[in-house]
Amino acid sequence: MNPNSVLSCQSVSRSFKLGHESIDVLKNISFDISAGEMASIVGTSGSGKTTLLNLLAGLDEPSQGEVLMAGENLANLSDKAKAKARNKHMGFVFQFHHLLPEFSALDNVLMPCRIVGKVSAESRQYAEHLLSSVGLGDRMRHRPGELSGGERQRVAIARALINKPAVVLMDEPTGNLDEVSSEQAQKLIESLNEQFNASFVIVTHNQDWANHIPIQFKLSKGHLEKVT
Ligand SMILES: Nc1ncnc2c1ncn2[C@@H]1O[C@H](COP(=O)(O)OP(=O)(O)OP(=O)(O)O)[C@@H](O)[C@H]1O
Repeated sequence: MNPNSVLSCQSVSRSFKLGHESIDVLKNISFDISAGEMASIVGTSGSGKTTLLNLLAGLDEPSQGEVLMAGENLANLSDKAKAKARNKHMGFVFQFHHLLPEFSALDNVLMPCRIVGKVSAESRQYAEHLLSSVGLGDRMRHRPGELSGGERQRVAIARALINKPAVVLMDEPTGNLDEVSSEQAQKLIESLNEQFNASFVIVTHNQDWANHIPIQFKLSKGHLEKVT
């Protein structure tokens, strides 16, 4: 394994049993993501992208092989330890941002801190810094319903970075946005990758964007191919 690896899949397979039948969705997948790297995963609908992200997040377990988060084999951790490791090392952004409607943008960004304990003045300051970095310095007190779709997605991106994760996993982060907001979000994600030195693994249907991302993987027929 690469010593700089923050996220690693080693010979990972995932099958689902349906009655007597077994569906082999992921077959013998291996890759490493190092600190600060940015990777995209493309693949047709049903190729197993979400299944792979769930394994990387420790939300599901491989049928064979290992997933290592910051060098730790997730299979060796209890559910509680896994949740703790996830909160410490990972951030998540989904197509539908899952912001809490009754809380301000600032409080939504602070939610991962609140889950593990008290919110310090330092965390609050960092959340304000993140919101400014995503261009929402003047929208911190707005609730999700008072923000545009693109702005809500930027709050979700700031929230994913609050615990200074080693890796941010994104599932179709721009899938729900119009072309202009989508391009803005892509540029923003690329600049945050440089600014915060977090690694990003991005599942996207947007081939043009995937072509811009330094590492590109393609999932097809259960296999992961490194395109660039
Ligand atoms: N819990 C499960 N039980 C049985 N089959 C499953 C399960 N989860 C996923 N699958 C199957 O695995 C395949 C891959 O699903 P997955 O959601 O990972 O695809 P995807 O590439 O994310 O698709 P999309 O782009 O449409 O979201 C599908 O054929 C799906 O039916």
